[in-house]
Amino acid sequence: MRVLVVTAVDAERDAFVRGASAAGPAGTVEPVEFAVPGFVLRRPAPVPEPLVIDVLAAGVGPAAAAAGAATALTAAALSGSPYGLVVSAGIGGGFTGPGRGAAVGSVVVSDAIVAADLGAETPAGFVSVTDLGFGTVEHRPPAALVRAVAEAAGAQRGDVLTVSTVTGTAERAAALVAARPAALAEAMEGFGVAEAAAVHGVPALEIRAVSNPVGPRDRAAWRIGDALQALSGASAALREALRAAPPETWSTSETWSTS
Ligand SMILES: O=C(O)c1cccc(C(=O)CC[C@H]2O[C@@H](n3cnc4c(=O)[nH]cnc43)[C@H](O)[C@@H]2O)c1
Repeated sequence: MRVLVVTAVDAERDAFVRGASAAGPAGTVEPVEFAVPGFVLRRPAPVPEPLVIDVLAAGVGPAAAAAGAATALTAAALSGSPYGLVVSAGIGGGFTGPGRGAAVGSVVVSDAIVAADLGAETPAGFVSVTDLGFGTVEHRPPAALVRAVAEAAGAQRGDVLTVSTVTGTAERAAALVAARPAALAEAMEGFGVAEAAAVHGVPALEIRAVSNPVGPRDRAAWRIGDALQALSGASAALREALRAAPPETWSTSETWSTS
């Protein structure tokens, strides 16, 4: 199986490649690099067939993520070796509060990848593009895959929100949770990656290692090093999970969908 992993920045890509390399038979052998138009991908080497994982740092935000993912997906499809899974991976903010707690340094795997701010403000409040009648705001990964990755990574499962603006107040955090009560993490790329995957008919998953709490802006509270270490662990866990739960075990009644 061939897996495309899309991160925002190089540090996330490198953390993911480190984890994938450590979990493979080759230990810490240098990754192979190869180019697609506009981007360079890294593949932990040597390739332990039949599982191939390519990692791409596409930039920050949903548009950059969609552009990178779509380019890599198209290049692979045209070469006759299409990807069977796309993963949006990186650091993110964790929602905490009564009944929920995505602590800094922990990992969240997406039950749903949600565009949290794609819609319109109206006098009656926010209306999503789905409710406006054009487009989708949610992609759901295969449930069996989500369970397998979360179990292997020791991660929580929940909705991962994609936002174009990092949440910076308690009021905005509360509004997001009110709209999506299953929200556990937010980041800026997942929905873009999932949209590109959907165009290619490929399932998408999001994995976020929590670097900061979602809420009032406090840069001193960021723990990027801890989150990148957790991301490496999640990368190794993805490998394990895909060996334990290959695509043929992703039940047809639970396959990925959009709504
Ligand atoms: O300046 C700030 O206060 C601030 C707070 C959190 C994150 C940022 C970023 O610019 C990070 C963008 C980058 O990292 C991911 N990320 C990490 N934490 C969050 C978050 O709480 N909300 C949204 N995105 C986050 C994101 O996916 C980007 O790739 C700045």
